[in-house]
Amino acid sequence: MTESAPRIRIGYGLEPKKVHSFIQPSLVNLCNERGIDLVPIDINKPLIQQGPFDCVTHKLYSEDWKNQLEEFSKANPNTVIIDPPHAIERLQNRISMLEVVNELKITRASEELGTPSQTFIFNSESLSDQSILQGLNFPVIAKPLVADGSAISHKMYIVFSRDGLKGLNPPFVLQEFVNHGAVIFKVYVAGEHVQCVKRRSLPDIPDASLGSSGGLLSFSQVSNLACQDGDDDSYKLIIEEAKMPPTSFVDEVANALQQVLGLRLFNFDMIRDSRDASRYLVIDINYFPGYAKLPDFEIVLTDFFREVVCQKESETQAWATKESQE
Ligand SMILES: Nc1ncnc2c1ncn2[C@@H]1O[C@H](COP(=O)(O)OP(=O)(O)OP(=O)(O)O)[C@@H](O)[C@H]1O
Ligand SMILES: O=P(O)(O)O[C@H]1[C@H](OP(=O)(O)O)[C@@H](OP(=O)(O)O)[C@@H](O)[C@@H](O)[C@@H]1OP(=O)(O)O
Ligand SMILES: [Mg+2]
Ligand SMILES: [Mg+2]
Repeated sequence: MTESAPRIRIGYGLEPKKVHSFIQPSLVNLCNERGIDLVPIDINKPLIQQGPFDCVTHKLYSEDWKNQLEEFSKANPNTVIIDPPHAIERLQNRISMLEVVNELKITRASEELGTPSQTFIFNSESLSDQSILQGLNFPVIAKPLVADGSAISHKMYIVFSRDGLKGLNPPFVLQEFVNHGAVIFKVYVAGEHVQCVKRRSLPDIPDASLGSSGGLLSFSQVSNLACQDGDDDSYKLIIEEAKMPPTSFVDEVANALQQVLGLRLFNFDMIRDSRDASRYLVIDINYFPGYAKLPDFEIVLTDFFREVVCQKESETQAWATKESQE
């Protein structure tokens, strides 16, 4: 970083809990050293009155925020918005989120990619409609349709039998539970950067548990429980011993997803089917996930912010050159 190079201003619009987990002193320090200023956006003041920013990064979902971003973008066409709200919206619905995976063209000889079967239960009448549940094998997971960052959007139930469904209030998504050896692969994408890590997941469900009376078990954000202090050693061992999916496969899926989604900051959760080690299933995609849990996240994110601004500068320059030649 030469003294004369202008500093980059990244405005961030985040909920307080995200500011707390993401804007860590180590990130602020590295950004500072590398000529990047992380500037909080005051969500109680009009965005248009704030800035200037080279880039605005955000994880806010209200209509008012989306309108403000649009207005800001029109007035400041050189500011990069990470990411466009319409593209993020696709991840706020657990049906449309996974439909994306089935649009991908991944042609691999040694791995297969898919999603678990799922269906949307709109109301209690849908539950008595035999055709809706047809083709869905128990156990299943009941997931809230909306994934909007609220605690309620993470609250889920394992349902062991048809009987168990009686204890739930629609609307919700029912997704087939796939045994996968209690380890989940979380693949983090930040622009060009792709990184896969292993985390704790739900344990396999033996056939004998099916049809168990009551038939319902609630849980929330199980992967965040992994390997914390004092955590169960046997879990650590299971995670350590799990084989990673091939890097070339992970990269191919991440790049294809990035293209189709039109997003630069996201992660996806992938499991490996215990019945077929070449079969991988994407079960969840999250916008702007918890990057701070990645090793060296400060380097990943500062590289990303620089990349974004450099890319925009080259585009602007290329455009100006073309204009002057015409
Ligand atoms: N179809 C499935 N088969 C087996 N296990 C699953 C399935 N879907 C979810 N799980 C387990 O439940 C956990 C939570 O599910 P999911 O990732 O959909 O929820 P989430 O609240 O959106 O998670 P996140 O905190 O990553 O946003 C997963 O991490 C995994 O352990
Ligand atoms: O802090 P946030 O609210 O963004 O929480 C996100 C959380 O990151 P955190 O570790 O920073 O809590 C993410 O964890 P990882 O996938 O990285 O494990 C994931 O659970 C997202 O779904 C959460 O987003 P939400 O769906 O709740 O908006
Ligand atoms: Mg998940
Ligand atoms: Mg999620």
